[in-house]
Amino acid sequence: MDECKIIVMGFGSVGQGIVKAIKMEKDKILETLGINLKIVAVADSCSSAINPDGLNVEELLKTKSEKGKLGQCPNCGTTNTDTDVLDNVDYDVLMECTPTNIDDGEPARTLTLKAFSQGKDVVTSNKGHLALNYKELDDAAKANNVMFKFEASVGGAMPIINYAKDALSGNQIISIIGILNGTTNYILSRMTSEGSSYPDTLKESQMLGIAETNPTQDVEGIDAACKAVILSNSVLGQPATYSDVEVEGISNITSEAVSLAKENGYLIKLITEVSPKTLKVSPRLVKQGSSYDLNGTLNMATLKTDLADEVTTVGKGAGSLETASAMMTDLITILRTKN
Ligand SMILES: NC(=O)c1ccc[n+]([C@@H]2O[C@H](COP(=O)([O-])OP(=O)(O)OC[C@H]3O[C@@H](n4cnc5c(N)ncnc54)[C@H](O)[C@@H]3O)[C@@H](O)[C@H]2O)c1
Ligand SMILES: N[C@@H](CCO)C(=O)O
Repeated sequence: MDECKIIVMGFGSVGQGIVKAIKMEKDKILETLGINLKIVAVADSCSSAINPDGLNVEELLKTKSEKGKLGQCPNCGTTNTDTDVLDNVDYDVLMECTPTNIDDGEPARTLTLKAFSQGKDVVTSNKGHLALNYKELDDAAKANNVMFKFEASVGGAMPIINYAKDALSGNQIISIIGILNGTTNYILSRMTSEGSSYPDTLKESQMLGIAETNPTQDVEGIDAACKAVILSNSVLGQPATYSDVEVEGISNITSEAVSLAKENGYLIKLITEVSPKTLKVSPRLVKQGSSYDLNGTLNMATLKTDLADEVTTVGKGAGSLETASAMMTDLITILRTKN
């Protein structure tokens, strides 16, 4: 393989981070793996930019910011979107970052299954299709002999899925507990440190590109519940689906409750617990100064193992380039495997 042709599906916070990251890391990948990364198509919800010779990243970002639609890109804009792009463009890897949909997993489910049926590898940051259809997707990837990588779907830049499966592969992972939503951690830590109001901090997290397309998914614990399902299936090897998770979010947490906890040496955090017996997301009191005492978009997870005892991982759980970091790692794993 001397070239890898990439389609980016979804051009919001994460999709824009991906094209920037590819531009930033392209030379290093060419130098170390001898593979030239080429973005041949990028699609948003209503249009796309396509060029088999490779798209210009600056032009994509400028057009999206000034005109709102990739279809307005001079010379390469098209009205093709979604599966039409997959049918009409020659590519090797789909990088899928459309909005998480917890009702039916679409459009990610259809896009992913289509890419598999075309014999293509897929990297995703999406959680909806994984939380609803994990087995179907895993089986389809195996049946088509393609790679399906989703490190970015849990914890953004924080290594967790690959970490558990590679760095801790000599261990059995027994349970995982931690903070797995950056938006709620950002909101709760700003409420604690600055007394900011809940609605103001939620608006800020949307501006920062860390909240979900529908931020209810963050504050009601839905996003963290999807992550619990993904970890249960992929790391614990315990089949689970979204309806198995007990979920409570932070929308009822008042500034008064946050202040009272603080006065008594505690913090309120949205905690996710994953074990063969428990799949649970809920706000809990944690001690100030403990490993849960992390601010901003930071996520953390403690993995309980049979040999290594407890191992804790920490990192930025959300953000445009931060999430792209995890997707780039998955892309490089695919390139190394196929090379
Ligand atoms: N923002 C983060 O920090 C972050 C981190 C990890 C994972 N994620 C996940 O990554 C995905 C993208 O998140 P985001 O923050 O970029 O969302 P976003 O709302 O900023 O962007 C989503 C993009 O997808 C486009 N889209 C919608 N339907 C489409 C379709 N059928 N075909 C092509 N494009 C379509 C939208 O137009 C938009 O450009 C979500 O699934 C989210 O859960 C986000
Ligand atoms: N909205 C998610 C993005 C990362 O999955 C969060 O805040 O954690």
